[in-house]
Amino acid sequence: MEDDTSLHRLEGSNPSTQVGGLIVKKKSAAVEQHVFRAPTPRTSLLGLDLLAAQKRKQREENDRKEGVDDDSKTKKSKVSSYKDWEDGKGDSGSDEEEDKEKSRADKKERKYRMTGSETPSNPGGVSEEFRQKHQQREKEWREHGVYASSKEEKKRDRDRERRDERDRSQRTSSRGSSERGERSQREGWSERLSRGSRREEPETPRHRPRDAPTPSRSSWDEDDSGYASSRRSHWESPSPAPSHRESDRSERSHRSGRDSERRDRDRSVRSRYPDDTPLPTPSYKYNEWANDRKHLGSTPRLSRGKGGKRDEGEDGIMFDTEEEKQEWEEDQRQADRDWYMMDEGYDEFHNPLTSSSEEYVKKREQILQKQTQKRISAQKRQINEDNERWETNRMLTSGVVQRLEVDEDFEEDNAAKVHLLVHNLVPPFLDGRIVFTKQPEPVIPVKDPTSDMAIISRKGSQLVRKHREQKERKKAQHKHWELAGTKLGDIMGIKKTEEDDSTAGRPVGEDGTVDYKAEQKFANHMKEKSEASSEFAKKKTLLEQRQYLPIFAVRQQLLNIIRDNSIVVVVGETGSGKTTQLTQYLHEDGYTSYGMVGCTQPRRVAAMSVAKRVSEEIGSNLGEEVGYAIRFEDCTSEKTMIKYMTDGILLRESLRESDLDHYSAVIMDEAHERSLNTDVLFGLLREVVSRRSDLKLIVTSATMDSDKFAAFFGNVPIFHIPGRTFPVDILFSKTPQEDYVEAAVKQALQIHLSGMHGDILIFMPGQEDIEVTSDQIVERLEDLESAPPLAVLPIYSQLPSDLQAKIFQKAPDGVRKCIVATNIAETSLTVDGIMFVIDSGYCKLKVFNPRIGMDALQVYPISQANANQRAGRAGRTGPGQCYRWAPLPRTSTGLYAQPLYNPDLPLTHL
Ligand SMILES: Nc1ncnc2c1ncn2[C@@H]1O[C@H](COP(=O)(O)OP(=O)(O)OP(=O)(O)O)[C@@H](O)[C@H]1O
Repeated sequence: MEDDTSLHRLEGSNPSTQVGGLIVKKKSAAVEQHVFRAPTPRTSLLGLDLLAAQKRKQREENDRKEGVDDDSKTKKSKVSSYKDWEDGKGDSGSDEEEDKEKSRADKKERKYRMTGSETPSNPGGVSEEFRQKHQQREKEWREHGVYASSKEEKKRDRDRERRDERDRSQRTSSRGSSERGERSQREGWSERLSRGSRREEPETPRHRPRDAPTPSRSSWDEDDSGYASSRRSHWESPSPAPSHRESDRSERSHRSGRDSERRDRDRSVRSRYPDDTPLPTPSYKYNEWANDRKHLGSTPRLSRGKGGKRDEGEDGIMFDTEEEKQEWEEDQRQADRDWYMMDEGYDEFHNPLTSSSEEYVKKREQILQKQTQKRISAQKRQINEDNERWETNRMLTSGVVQRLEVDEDFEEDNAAKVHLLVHNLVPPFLDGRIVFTKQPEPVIPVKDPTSDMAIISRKGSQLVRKHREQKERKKAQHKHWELAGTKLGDIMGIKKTEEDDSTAGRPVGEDGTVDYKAEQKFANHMKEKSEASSEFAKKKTLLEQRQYLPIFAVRQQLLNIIRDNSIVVVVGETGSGKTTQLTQYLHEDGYTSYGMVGCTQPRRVAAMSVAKRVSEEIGSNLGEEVGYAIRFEDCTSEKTMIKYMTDGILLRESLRESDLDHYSAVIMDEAHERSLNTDVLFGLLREVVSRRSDLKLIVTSATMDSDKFAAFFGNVPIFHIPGRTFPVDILFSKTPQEDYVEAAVKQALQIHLSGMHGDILIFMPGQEDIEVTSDQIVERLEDLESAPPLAVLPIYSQLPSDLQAKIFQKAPDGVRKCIVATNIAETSLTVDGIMFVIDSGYCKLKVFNPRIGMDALQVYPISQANANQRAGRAGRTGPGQCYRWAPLPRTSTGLYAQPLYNPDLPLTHL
């Protein structure tokens, strides 16, 4: 601590007496002025510094001497270079005197590049002295007939040079170092090796029998000896290393400064590295022994040999014969081709790996495989397998792939698999859906639903309701008091009476079952000839009756217009003879000679009755020339020329015969009723007429509806039948009747009791109304004393045919017929003797009710057309009267709100 001068001690602190205390450092060295000091010289462990100092001293002395000798010599650069260092190092060798002389020569004739030096661009050459000697020797050989190639000569020269060098090295006393001895030994050893290998080599294809070495042989030797080294130099030597041969050769060539430098450098390097293996450069190989230039990286070109040969040959190469020259040129071309093809890739001739044996290749591959396998550890391999398994599981689970294993048995799978494509088509009514119409409310076929008649039609008849209640009460009382079958009846011994057999009296078929169709047949009940009841029918013959009709006056005109047109609309008043006379006119005009004349009727009763009437007029039996076809009954034969039928029957026949080939003319009677079948037939027949020009279509309609039909069929002509047979007086009540049944009963009794001649026809909406009306008329007549007899005849569609046929039978004398009918007797029906028509003004229409999803019959007010048709049932065989419960037509109040018939099409659920 005391010696430390950098510490500043506080005053009063004595280090000898005190231990510790505050210590203040003096000012740092950075604050003080810095003084540069010369670095202490480091001594070399190997004593190189001493050697360098000695060298430096020597050089200075030499410079001093040279400076004295030659002042004009340029001063050497103070900056020491690598060359200087080399020179210095070279000077430090044992042959100082020789180096001095060489360096002096360098100074005198300094050349950086000699023309004869070998570089990649310059093949180099030999000295001028050697070349002269060589030329002289070759000249002598040629004169003595001895051949030697330039290459062989070169080789000899080289061998000679080597021997000379060995001798020289042996002679040189200053060079007695062990390094030189080793080097000479190595050279000799390599030479012996070279000679030995030459002796053991097989002969090349170009080997010649004579002992003289051939160029090919020499080149073989050179090439073989330098092949491996060339490959090594290619891949391992980044820069061409100098070879000792070159240095040796350059030693014999002109002693330039550069060669001396190179030689010194080589010598020093060789002294360090005992390996004396020649390291060829590309240029060296190329110039000296490179026949196989494809292994070289040097630029290929024709060797022009040494400089001395350039004078003798064009290319500097001497050839014995022309064949050799060509062979040599071919080799050169092949070498050039190989060189240029070098970048094209390897083939079987230019593959460097072809020389390697298969065993070596396999071993090498095994080693590489082991190396690659070793890189993946067992843990890593297991992780890879787990990942692959997880990916497979994910792919299978997600459905991206179905399976990973490929089944190779494709043919068996294809044979066993059958693909079935099934269309699961379920109709709407089977798949649970309920499809209703888009119209929630039923169609009301009334123009004004708030009219009086519309309201009354909804209320119904009070008399009918009362009658119904009484009837049910009586039936219940009868059942209540019926003791048969009860315990009390059994005690009292009352036996149950046998119920009337409903099938009793009904026809039984061949199989023992009841033939219900027999009830519906009119033929048996209409066989009897109708008796005339009216004065018109009694006094006139049938022919006169026909001629009395209004249609008879326009007969020829009608036939003409029918002949000229395929479709004709005929309009006429009721009773004018359209239904009964048109068919006969067509028959008489010859239309029935190539087909039947058909006539459709909206009702079965009308078809049957009209057919019977026409058959009587023609004078034949029903079902022969004139027949009819209705549901459950076909009263036609092969002779039938005039056929009456319902529209449903014709529609059915049109399905069987689309062109209606059996018909020559078709009359659609009462087309204005617009039943469902009639509307469908309109479309069908229009198509049939367009296909058949010989078919005549006649449509009869009410007056007000004719224009629509004519337009529908294409503006066909409308033929009007003027006049009517007998007048009909239409009588209206002053006030609307609340109960149309009660009013009809009263009116019928009034007519009957008034004593006027003629039968009565009452139109009621339905069966119940008809029954109540009939019952009320009978009851009330029974209550009256000495009342004239009255035959009440109901008729409706469900009534048996025999009962229906009774309306056409003549009532006994003095008995008035009172027919109570629905609208089935509204059209085309002629009951002889009907003079009074009582129209209730209501009818039942079948209207689709979407609430219940089906059709239902409801009471509605009739239209004007219905009323006209009903009124037309009177006045056929004499003047008539029609009673209506409403005053004059008041469309505003709803009476006869519908000008025409209500078409069934919009009211029906199709
Ligand atoms: N069964 C019959 N008994 C007596 N005369 C009849 C009979 N059938 C028809 N007639 C007479 O033939 C005439 C024509 O009747 P038809 O049925 O052809 O007339 P229509 O023009 O068809 O009337 P609608 O349009 O009402 O059917 C009747 O007016 C009547 O005089």
